[in-house]
Amino acid sequence: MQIRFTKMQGAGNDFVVLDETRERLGLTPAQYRFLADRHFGVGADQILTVRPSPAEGIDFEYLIHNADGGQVQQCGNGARCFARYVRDKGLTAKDRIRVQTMAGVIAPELTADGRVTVDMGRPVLDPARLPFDTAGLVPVPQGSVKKWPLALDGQAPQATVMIVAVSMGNPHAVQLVDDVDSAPVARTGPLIEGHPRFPQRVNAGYLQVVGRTEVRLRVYERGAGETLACGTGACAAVVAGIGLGLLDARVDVHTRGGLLTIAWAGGLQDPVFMTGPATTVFEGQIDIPETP
Ligand SMILES: N[C@H](CCC[C@H](N)C(=O)O)C(=O)O
Repeated sequence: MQIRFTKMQGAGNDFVVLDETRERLGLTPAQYRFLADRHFGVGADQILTVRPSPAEGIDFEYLIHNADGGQVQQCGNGARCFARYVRDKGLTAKDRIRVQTMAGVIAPELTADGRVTVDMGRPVLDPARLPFDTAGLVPVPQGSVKKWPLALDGQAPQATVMIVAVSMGNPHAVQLVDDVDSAPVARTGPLIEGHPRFPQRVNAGYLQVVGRTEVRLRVYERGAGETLACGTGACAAVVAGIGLGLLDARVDVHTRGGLLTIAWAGGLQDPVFMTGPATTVFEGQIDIPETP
């Protein structure tokens, strides 16, 4: 099957964008994996799909598939690219749109400086509302949040990391580190991502607090491995940092792929706002095998 796609990136988190506003492609998980494959396909961290409005007051539906082919609830860097895509393709004349995701409605807005700001909705900090099995764990309270011990099996000696569990529609386990560059992301990221306490798996964030308005972040993403940036991961990390009493309400997040700015007023009813870049890299077409 021959399909057209647009390659985009937001702070180095890269995407294949597919237009299903006129017809559905009916792709399988294996075909999403093929598109994301950096040797046999196009190459991407996630595949983003644009679909028509599902309801009154909503402009588009937004689907997200990780490189491993699994569909997930939310993608923040992808939301900025989504807004840029639909505007540039003439699918909307609006600068601010409302988009339905599996995690609810988000609102990206193209800003005058060429970046995109997204109302990412409210964070969820209550472990009882997260796909996180806390049975038998004893949390350590700090500020307005709890840090939970996560024993990483397979390590000698067995390591335990203290994480803050945050959902931005998708699950994140955020830990504080002294220096992101020396953080054991490659070794412990997969152990956290696949930890049995997270039955839906989890995105693993490594947060270095530089100051009350500046942090550095690396994320080992569920279904994609370490990416150059993770938008929902940046939101989750800042929410965790504010909850721990370490950050102010507006924070610059330095990722390996670029700068994201996250703002959260600190109340559980308050939305998280993410601002950052969204760039079209190239247009293309590719022949997808029926059974890759
Ligand atoms: N790996 C994530 C989805 C993509 C999130 C990330 N690319 C972002 O910008 O938020 C998950 O499985 O929940």
